[in-house]
Amino acid sequence: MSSQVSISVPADVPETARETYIQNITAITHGTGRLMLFAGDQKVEHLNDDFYGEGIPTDDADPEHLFRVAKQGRIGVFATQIGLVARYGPDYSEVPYLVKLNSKTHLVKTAQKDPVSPLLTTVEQVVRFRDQSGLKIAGVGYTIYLGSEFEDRMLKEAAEVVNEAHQHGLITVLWIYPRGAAVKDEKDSHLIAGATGVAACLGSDFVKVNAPKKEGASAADLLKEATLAAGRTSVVCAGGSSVDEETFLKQLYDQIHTGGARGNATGRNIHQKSLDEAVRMCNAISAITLDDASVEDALALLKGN
Ligand SMILES: O=P(O)(O)OC[C@H]1O[C@](O)(COP(=O)(O)O)[C@@H](O)[C@@H]1O
Repeated sequence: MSSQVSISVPADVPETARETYIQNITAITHGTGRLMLFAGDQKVEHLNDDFYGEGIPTDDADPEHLFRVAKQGRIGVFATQIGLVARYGPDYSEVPYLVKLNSKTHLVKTAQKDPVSPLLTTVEQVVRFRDQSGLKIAGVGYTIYLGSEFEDRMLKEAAEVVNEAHQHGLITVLWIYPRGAAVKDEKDSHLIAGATGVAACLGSDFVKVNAPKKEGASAADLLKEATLAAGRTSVVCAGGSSVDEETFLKQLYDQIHTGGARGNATGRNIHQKSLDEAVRMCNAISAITLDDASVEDALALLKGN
């Protein structure tokens, strides 16, 4: 088991919400400070491309697959839009949820228009939903496209989201992707470090970025600048498109142990599998993230040992 960490509550969490904040962060990190975020917001972000087609098991075509995986697999928190949580959550009430507050589709390409993703759901609506439904809503998420000509709008909304969420003891994850005509290389390590620094300035608990990439360089080494820049904001990396399991687990191990990531945020590499395989993949990812397991031990879990 990775060691239990002491929790430092940020000063924008009022006294009345401290206990809730502590309970939420403890629940979604299993007390380790590391996050295993199961990302299921792609039904808006990528429409049906990630859920139906060649090489994708039919299990994934039904939105309930995401909930079955989140319930049966070992995760920290399941991130998706509020409508799906409202529809399926009552049958999956043991799952901890993080409500993704903004989302956009991929139909309008960056070459046509810089990306913008305004709020679809407010923190106030999430708090009301949490209190009415009794579901385990532990946090909220918001995406910023840094460098977009619309970044001012997203930065402002994100800042308000973090402050408002903390007022209610909710944990925040900012997805920050440099993107738009002004951005030459979305995966440039210095730019990704800029993005994690922005998340720190906005006061977020976690920031989710794409792992930096450079020809001939170690991806985990490149990540160090971003985790340093984030300081007390914990960095997790997006999983990306599906790759073979061993490659994925090695990459995650290195992100944590070399790059300084405090967890992962994985979507397609989990849900683009049959239920049984997706559950075992969750358990393997969680073993590395939460238990400090080796890649070999995680692979054993994946094989069902
Ligand atoms: O592990 P995955 O499938 O990359 O999911 C991680 C995240 O990437 C996204 O799909 C968006 O990615 P892009 O905007 O780069 O296409 C998010 O919506 C999702 O939370």
